[in-house]
Amino acid sequence: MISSERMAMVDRNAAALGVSTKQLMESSGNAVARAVRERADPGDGVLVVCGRGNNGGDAMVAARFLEEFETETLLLGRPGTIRTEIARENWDAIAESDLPTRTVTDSREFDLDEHDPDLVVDAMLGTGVTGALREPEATVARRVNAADVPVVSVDVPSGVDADTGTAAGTAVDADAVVTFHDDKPGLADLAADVTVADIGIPSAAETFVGPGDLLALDRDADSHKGDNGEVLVVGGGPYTGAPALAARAALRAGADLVRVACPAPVAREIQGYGPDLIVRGFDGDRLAPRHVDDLLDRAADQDAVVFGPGLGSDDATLEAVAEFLAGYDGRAVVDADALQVAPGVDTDAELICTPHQGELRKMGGETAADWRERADLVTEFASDLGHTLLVKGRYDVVSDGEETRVGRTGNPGMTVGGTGDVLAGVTGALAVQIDSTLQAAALAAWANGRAGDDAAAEYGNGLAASDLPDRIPQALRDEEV
Ligand SMILES: NC(=O)C1=CN([C@@H]2O[C@H](COP(=O)(O)OP(=O)(O)OC[C@H]3O[C@@H](n4cnc5c(N)ncnc54)[C@H](O)[C@@H]3O)[C@@H](O)[C@H]2O)[C@@H](O)CC1
Ligand SMILES: [K+]
Repeated sequence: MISSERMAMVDRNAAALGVSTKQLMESSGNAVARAVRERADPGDGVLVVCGRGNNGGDAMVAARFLEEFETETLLLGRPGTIRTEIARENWDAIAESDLPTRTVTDSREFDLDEHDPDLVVDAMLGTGVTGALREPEATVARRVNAADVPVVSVDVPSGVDADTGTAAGTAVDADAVVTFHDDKPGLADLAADVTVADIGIPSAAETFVGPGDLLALDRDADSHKGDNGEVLVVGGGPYTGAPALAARAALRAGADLVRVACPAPVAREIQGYGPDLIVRGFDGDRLAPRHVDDLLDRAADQDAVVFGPGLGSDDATLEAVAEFLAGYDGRAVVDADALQVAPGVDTDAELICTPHQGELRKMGGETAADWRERADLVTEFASDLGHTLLVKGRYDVVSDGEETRVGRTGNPGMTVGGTGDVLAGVTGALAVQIDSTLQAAALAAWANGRAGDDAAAEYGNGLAASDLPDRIPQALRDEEV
């Protein structure tokens, strides 16, 4: 089962792997033609009704494979208004090939009796539908539904929301649906015969995080209306660079405000790393249980907390971390020494734990040299924990226990100290902008590695963690870094 948002990400990731959307469209159209052949005899009349998006494009490809039928391809709208380049190229190909085509800009021009087809291919709208079908699509859908003719819908019956199965108005009443790559939640309750066609998307497009995963940020940026949230970094004491790196990285990954809570004696030093940070100290030189109530109050106003950078592993500190997590019910990234207490804590919080392999073992998890085996072990352990795990390595493995993704950006120069603190900060910032903790952690791992690759291009193995934060904005864009 795949949502239309995830499908769009996978499509983009496939293109980045070298399998273009136009190639996928060719496979889709071929699959549609196969479904038609199963339901019609050579010489039968086939009417292919295309919209102006890529759903229509799929059916324009199908038309090329259906020359043994009396196939006529109908475009709803003028060719000049076709919305995507690949759909336009496929329209031009059938028009140039002298295959029968017709354009309909007004529903009054659509007379099904005149065509009298034995089968209709419905490719007016696919996953791009928003709201109720407009004209001429709505009238065409009603006339097709009223006629006694079998309908094969491309991807999803036009007008139906592929994620919910609901229609905001009229929708095509399909006999069969040929959907692509994976089943869609909205097709489950349809009366139609649903076929899932393999269109050659490599599994790597789903497993490996890629530029398509950036679409998770687009959508959420809209839904939160520019409010990209506030992050609290709890860290510092024995170390001061770590919380500063995490905080700066969180800012660069798009958090609106980043606060740092640290022991008072190091507060000035941490503030010295950056004027953009809001640093507030608590008494003493280590985090301890007496600070927990105050921290919980502060954390309640935040969208996410990043716990761990530079805190150290004092017994009192670890006890404080455990008490904090037990009382917290928001989102938290848990890193560094704080990780070892996470498995034992009963918490309502949604945790993203970011261990390297040594820290994973300390948490009670297992690891393996082969990344595929490691992915299985991490998935199982995440499921046991009930939290999201981001296990760092040459291949970063991210799992929420159900879904698992792998990030393969990054380079050996990143074994330098502090890159993990940067990753924790980026993860915190993305965890407030993206609903799914799995998606947030996966994108964070990918972007952090990409920033590292960009830094390595300049500094080679001499890269430093402080080279990374300012490279995060570029790493979060769908362009070469
Ligand atoms: N994502 C993928 O991996 C692939 C997608 N493919 C096809 O691409 C389709 C999605 O293509 P598009 O994103 O171009 O979208 P559609 O072709 O579904 O819709 C295109 C346009 O229709 C218009 N529209 C939206 N709601 C409308 C309404 N209520 N009434 C009238 N017009 C409306 C919009 O302007 C929208 O851009 C999929 O359903 C599938 O058929 C395939 O080509 C293969 C690969
Ligand atoms: K359709």
